[in-house]
Amino acid sequence: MLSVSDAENIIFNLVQPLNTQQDTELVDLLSTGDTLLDLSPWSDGFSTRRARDAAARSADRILASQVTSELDFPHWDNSAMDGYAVRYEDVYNCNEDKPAVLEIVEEIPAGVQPKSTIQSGQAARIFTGAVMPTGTDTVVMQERTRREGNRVIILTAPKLQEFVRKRGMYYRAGEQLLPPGILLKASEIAVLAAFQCTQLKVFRRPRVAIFSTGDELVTPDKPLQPGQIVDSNRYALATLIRQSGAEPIMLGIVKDKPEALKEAIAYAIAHADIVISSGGVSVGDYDYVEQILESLGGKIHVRDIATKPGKPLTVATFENDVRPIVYFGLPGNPVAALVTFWRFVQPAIKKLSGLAQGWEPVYIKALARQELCSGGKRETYVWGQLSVKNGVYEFQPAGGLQNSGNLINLAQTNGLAVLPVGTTLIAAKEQVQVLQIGS
Ligand SMILES: Nc1nc2c(c(=O)[nH]1)N[C@H]1C(S)=C(S)[C@@H](COP(=O)(O)OP(=O)(O)OC[C@H]3O[C@@H](n4cnc5c(N)ncnc54)[C@H](O)[C@@H]3O)O[C@H]1N2
Ligand code: MOO
Ligand SMILES: [Mg+2]
Repeated sequence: MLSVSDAENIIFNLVQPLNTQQDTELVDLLSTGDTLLDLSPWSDGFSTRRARDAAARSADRILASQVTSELDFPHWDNSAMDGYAVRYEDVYNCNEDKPAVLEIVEEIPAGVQPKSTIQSGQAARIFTGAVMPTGTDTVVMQERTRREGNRVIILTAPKLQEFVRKRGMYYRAGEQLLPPGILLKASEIAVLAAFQCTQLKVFRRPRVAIFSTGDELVTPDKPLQPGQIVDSNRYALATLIRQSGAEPIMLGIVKDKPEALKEAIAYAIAHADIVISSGGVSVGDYDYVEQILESLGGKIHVRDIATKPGKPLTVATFENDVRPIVYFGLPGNPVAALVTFWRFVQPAIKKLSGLAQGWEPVYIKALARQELCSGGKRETYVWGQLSVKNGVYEFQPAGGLQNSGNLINLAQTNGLAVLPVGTTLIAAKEQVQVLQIGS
């Protein structure tokens, strides 16, 4: 049986990320492919609809190449305050006893190109975001002035260039704006929109084929005959595949028959980057997965891992022109299937998807609310809820039996407390490492 760290090294090294040349597609930040209701009476309708689509289309995709822009940011010198644009030389030594008095020759709201050049003794009324007029270099905020008709009295000397956002001070055209390998979330989309980067090269979503094995399995809509149970694994796993950023290819339920399995596995490896099955990986007479993988030329890298649940996880690869297809034979027990997914498959999918960083499992130190037990021989995962109380993470194990066949108490699980090999007990209020599985 492999240790968890050996298994993890093997598995994560088997996964090769998507290729920045072949495995990409262009997405349009302004695509209008999605139908979204635009009910805002104040807009022309069109622009609002397009802006909403931007989030729908490019959100949660991973950049495949760096983004640069031809725009400086700010695009021009502009004011950071509502106040007065002045020439520093006119005001640098003024104070309340000896104020500077300037004539206001222009008012400049945001979005307007200034008309005048400000001369000595003059100022322009200016508002936040408005373009600085020629001749000025400094903004005095309104609160430090007094207004008298078309004159402004400057009561406090500003610093040179105070409250001026200089053209290009945040970004210079041509520099890298966003690096490849990052996930596009709201903050990145704000940047792309601001810089008018409307065509984005992103990685295609990884394709993950998924099927369940078992003569006893039926879909949730079928009446149960004696001995049958519902195939719940496939739906949970498809949800997790989507949440990991990949596209599930649903291949249904496959009988515990060598020919049926052979056909399913051969089809799956021809159509996917990663293949996931559940069931049929233990030592029973009807557990055919390993044998079929080998008969199809698969190389088996992992047969058993010292974890509980999840011991019989099987990992194999099939050679391919571009990169090996990685096969995960998850154990059939419902909790074992999910735990092995969270622990090993999710990071593998994320790594394959082109994420440069952050694909590895995330652990959080938490206080156990109740004692946690393990046999001590295998790394044990206790499922339950991670929450924050008074700024401190706490872990509450799911109530009822912690048994890999019992999926009843899985609801609301967002963490797996880890009891390493050799640890049989973590007492209440002691610290425990928790694998975060929320995203
Ligand atoms: N003699 C031994 N028997 C078992 C061992 C062992 O070491 N020696 N390991 C046990 C462990 S641990 C696990 S986990 C299971 C793994 O079994 P398989 O991967 O072969 O899965 P099956 O035998 O097909 O099914 C096990 C269990 O899970 C239910 N199941 C299967 N698929 C689904 C599904 N899609 N949705 C819901 N439930 C499913 C199935 O009905 C069985 O009850 O082996 C132990 N045995
Ligand atoms: O470890 Mo099995 O994986 O008990 O359910
Ligand atoms: Mg079995």
